[in-house]
Amino acid sequence: MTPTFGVVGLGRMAQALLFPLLEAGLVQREGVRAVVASEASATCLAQTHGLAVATDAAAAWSAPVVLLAVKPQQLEAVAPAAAAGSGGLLISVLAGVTLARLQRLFPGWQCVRAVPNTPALVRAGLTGLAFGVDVPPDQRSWVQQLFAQVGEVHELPEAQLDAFLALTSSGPAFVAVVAEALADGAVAAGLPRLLAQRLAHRTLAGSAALLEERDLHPGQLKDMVSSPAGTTIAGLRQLEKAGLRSALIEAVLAAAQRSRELA
Ligand SMILES: NC(=O)C1=CN([C@@H]2O[C@H](COP(=O)(O)OP(=O)(O)OC[C@H]3O[C@@H](n4cnc5c(N)ncnc54)[C@H](OP(=O)(O)O)[C@@H]3O)[C@@H](O)[C@H]2O)C=CC1
Ligand SMILES: O=C(O)[C@@H]1CCC=N1
Repeated sequence: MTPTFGVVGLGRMAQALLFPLLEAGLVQREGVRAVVASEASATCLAQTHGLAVATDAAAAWSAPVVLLAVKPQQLEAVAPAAAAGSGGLLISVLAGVTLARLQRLFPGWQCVRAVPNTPALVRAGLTGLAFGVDVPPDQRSWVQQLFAQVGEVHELPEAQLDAFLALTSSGPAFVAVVAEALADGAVAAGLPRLLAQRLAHRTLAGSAALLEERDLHPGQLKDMVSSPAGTTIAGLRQLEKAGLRSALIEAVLAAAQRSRELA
């Protein structure tokens, strides 16, 4: 019989994780027991992806492994239904929600706090993991393998997960704003929009690949590109004047603080 895999909340994050896992065969399509809030979402997801998606929570909690991916504000509403199951492994991706709170709300479940990001959808994800003390070693390595399918996995002390989330999970939005603004600049300078967007994305991806593959400090790459009295230093001067570094630092700090508040 196909092992079942429960999913409580099949929104953007759960889909970004589940679809690559289905493609890789780590989770069997016919074993998925997903639960969402609205009939409209359930019907749409079931028809589009050929999955069992219900609005009756009991469907998911009978599985031995459950991925919990509702909004933190929806946690209290979904928790009581877990009592219908007989316990197992609970993998929560809820921002800020601590292992201690999960263990209180889900007695009988061994809890894992995972901090994934949406690039998982294209297997370029990052996941931070912290395990409840009662999760046995074989389950820990299974969870690590699961998330390794969609990118890089880092096991961290739980206290570091809010900072991890601020950089890696909220970070795609920060980077998207940078990409959009760079493209806007190129349009202002005369390039067509679609070309500007493509070039902005490739510039970000190429720069990241160069930093990683050559193990460069970001300052080295900045200096490599900046000729004396050249174009780059003229642009960098504007970035410093506008406080880009400070804005990014404060964005990451604000996201980490918000994650702690959501606990
Ligand atoms: N998006 C991201 O980049 C990241 C998100 N996270 C975390 O992932 C979690 C989900 O976020 P995200 O995917 O963006 O949110 P979405 O709003 O896209 O998805 C939420 C899902 O929960 C379902 N839901 C709501 N209430 C209930 C309920 N009572 N019972 C069952 N299902 C319910 C919704 O169903 P319906 O569609 O019917 O409303 C929907 O499928 C959050 O806790 C967030 O902190 C973590 C890292 C990154
Ligand atoms: O914005 C949020 O709350 C979620 C968690 C991290 C990314 N998105």
